[in-house]
Amino acid sequence: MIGKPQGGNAGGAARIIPALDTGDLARAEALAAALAGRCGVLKVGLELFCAAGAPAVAAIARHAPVFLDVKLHDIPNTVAGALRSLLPLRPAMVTLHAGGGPAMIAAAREQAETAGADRPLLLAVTVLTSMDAAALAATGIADAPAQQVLRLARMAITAGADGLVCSPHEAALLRAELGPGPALVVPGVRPAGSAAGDQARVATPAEAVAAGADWIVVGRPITGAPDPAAAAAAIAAGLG
Ligand SMILES: O=c1ccn([C@@H]2O[C@H](COP(=O)(O)O)[C@@H](O)[C@H]2O)c(=O)[nH]1
Repeated sequence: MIGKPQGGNAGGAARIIPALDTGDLARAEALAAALAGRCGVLKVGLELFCAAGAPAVAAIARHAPVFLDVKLHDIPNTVAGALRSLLPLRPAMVTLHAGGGPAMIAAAREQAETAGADRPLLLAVTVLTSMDAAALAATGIADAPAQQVLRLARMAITAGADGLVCSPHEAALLRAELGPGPALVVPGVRPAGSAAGDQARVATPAEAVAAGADWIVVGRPITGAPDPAAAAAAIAAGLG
């Protein structure tokens, strides 16, 4: 399993996970080549995976370990089967929605264990970082996002998840409540001056790491920059 980045100057780049959100595999490969060495992990998300599938994971893995952010969410048997299909791609991390419940997460963990010591980290997505309190209320959850994140996080870790995807706003709470063990992977990260876009619960890279993030996920502020490698390097320098 991939280990958490350690502190110190080398820790800055290792904590960064650029999101290669494009449906164009050639563009994703060019970004991966430019960003390898300036990040710890590269994220293949739904846009790239739906467009290019397994070959995209293999191509990006030539540059850095892959975070396969497919957010699995189905009945336990189906999620276990999906994971069985994904394990030969040897992703370093795979996401599943905590809202799928404990039986789904336990089935995923059991399947992941079949890959042995090289298995991926299973990360449970709590409340999407694009959702504010009003969006959460529209799904029937009247609690504040932080309360719902904590509720889902406790359940997911107990059921077998290795870590959590949360916003920077909940990272400190999760660290305080769950301790240093669970991996915290944090999107909704915006360098000062960057547009939030559709993200609702955001903070800067340094704020996210200070709050307890092990890794930060940064997409458009890097991939939309005139020089993505320089943008990633600037974020890393701010974490050093
Ligand atoms: O709650 C979540 C879970 C996953 N994501 C993913 O992270 C990146 C963020 O991209 P930006 O361009 O930096 O907004 C994207 O791939 C999402 O699918 C998330 O944002 N929030």
